[in-house]
Amino acid sequence: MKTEALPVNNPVKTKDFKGTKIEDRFVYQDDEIIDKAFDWKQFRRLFTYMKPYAKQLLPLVGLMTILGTVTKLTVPYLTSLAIDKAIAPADGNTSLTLLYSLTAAVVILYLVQWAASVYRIKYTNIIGQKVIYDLRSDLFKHIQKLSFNFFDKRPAGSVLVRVTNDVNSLQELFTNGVVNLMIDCVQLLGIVVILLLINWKLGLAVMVTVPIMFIISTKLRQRIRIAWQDVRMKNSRINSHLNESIQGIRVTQAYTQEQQNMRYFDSMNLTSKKSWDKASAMNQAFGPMIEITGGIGTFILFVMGVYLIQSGELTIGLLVAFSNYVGNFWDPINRLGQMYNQLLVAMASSERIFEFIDEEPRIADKPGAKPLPAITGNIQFKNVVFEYEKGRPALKGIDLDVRQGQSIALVGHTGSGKSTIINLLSRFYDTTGGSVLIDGYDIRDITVRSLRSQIGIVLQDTFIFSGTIRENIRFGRLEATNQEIEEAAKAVNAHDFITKLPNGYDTQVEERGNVLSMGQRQLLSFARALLANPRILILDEATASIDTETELKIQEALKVLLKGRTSFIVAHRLSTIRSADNIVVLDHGEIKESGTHQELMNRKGIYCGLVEAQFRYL
Ligand SMILES: Nc1ncnc2c1ncn2[C@@H]1O[C@H](COP(=O)(O)OP(=O)(O)OP(=O)(O)O)[C@@H](O)[C@H]1O
Repeated sequence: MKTEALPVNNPVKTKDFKGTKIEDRFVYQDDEIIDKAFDWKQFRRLFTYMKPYAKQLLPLVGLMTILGTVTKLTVPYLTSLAIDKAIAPADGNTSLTLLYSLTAAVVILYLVQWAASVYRIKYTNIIGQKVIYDLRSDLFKHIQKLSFNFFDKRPAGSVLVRVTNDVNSLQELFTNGVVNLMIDCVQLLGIVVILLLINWKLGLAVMVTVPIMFIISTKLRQRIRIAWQDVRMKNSRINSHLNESIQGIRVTQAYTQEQQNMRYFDSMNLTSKKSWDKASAMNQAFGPMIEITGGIGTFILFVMGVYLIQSGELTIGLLVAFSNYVGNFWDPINRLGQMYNQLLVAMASSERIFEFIDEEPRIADKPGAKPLPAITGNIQFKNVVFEYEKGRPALKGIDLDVRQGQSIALVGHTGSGKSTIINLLSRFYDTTGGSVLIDGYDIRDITVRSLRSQIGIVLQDTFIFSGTIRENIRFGRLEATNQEIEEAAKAVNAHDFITKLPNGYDTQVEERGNVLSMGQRQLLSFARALLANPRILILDEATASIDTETELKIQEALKVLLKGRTSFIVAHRLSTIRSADNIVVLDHGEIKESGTHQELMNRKGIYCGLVEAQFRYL
């Protein structure tokens, strides 16, 4: 097996006015070029998706295929009969009746062929769609279960491409490819048998060109495919840049980087055009090459055919039939070459899809894991060590004892390990050493679902899904009534701003909630968490500064939200955590100080320094 990966981003030889290369700023990861051998194992696995429908639908498709091929291949034979027996028989007795009957038979055969093809297409589409539906939902279900470490390694774009492009490329294989393959094989076999039966010498002579045709069709198409893939890759790079430019338009304009962006876009556009020109030139060469080879076959056919007629071994009618069959011969060979390439693309897509499906979620229930009973909210971290990457500890032996209802604030410089602690508590990752206990249960021994359903999480980057405000709050507890949703919103001071929106709770918000302000998004996520009513609440506080009025609203909302729950607050604005029961100061993955605000201020250590620094910059 050989995989030829394009270098990451072919360098664009443009320098900006400060001498830095523009491509240093933009690096887009390309997909690999597919140049692999056919993989039977993969192929078989892919076809297990067809199994559930095979019994039901494949016999019908097979029947239609055989019917279509037989009728198609009978027509040239009837034509030869019409010439030899009705139009120009050896004894000179022409027969109009026979000619009419044969014509009628040909018309009927065409009708049967048409009907067979209509039904065949219908059934194959049904199979294809069912298979793709199953594959797509398997993939989506699996991706939902995968752990954070999987997404750490992959950009969202590449995950998206697999669910869309790779599945689509299989769709083509399942809807048309497989059946065309069947038709072509049956047709080829039929023609070979007929040619050899009519006249084996002529048959063999004509077939001399078959390997040449097949090689051209397969190899040249392979190069053409790779060239088109290159075009797609260049285009996808343009798309990535376009996407990034649109998303980052505010920053681009603020830093007046439009010219730079345009120059880079131009150079990418030009590269894409060049690769298109190359692929298109190859494409244009393909047709004539196939025609020339076909022409050689036809030449052999007529030279030898005329000779055989003269020597009495062949009739004119049979030569016409022969030429008809040979005409039908090139198409399937040509298509088989195309199919082979399509299969290679599909294999590469399925390999990428199966790579995802085979990825075991690292965080999964142990065999026999029991659900966590309703908790009170006591939490213990016992000598917890954690490494995202081997050899680079993010936490170096954390010991924490939190009693039910306490609020713990985690503070420290950026990268000190605050988010890592809450990632471990929610079991988004498993500890590298030590353990996390909730009400005495090691969280690795209980089911993930029962654990997370009792923990509410409000993240820094509040995620708003596209839909109404109401549905976004309901995300906290799907069975909540409208009244409960409004009560939650009222409790966290979100009700006022929601009712001022054009459609109140039914206002549609775009994906990621762009129409809402940062503070409003926070309040919505508080309402969502309150609705879920968890015993343990994790709050990764937003870093962005919010106006004083909203800040006050958020403070009040927080009080409501935290009441009676064990809570972990990752605090960036130190003013929000003064009333916390315990403030834990982290530094390079270690707890350096802990205590109440007053205790830590008196100690005049790291925390005191952080508070003073924040006040200095206010
Ligand atoms: N997904 C990840 N993969 C690899 N390393 C990571 C990952 N997430 C965090 N780290 C590393 O782990 C360390 C602790 O990060 P963590 O996110 O816990 O810090 P933090 O205190 O929450 O920082 P911030 O205040 O900036 O959010 C950092 O050195 C960081 O680079």
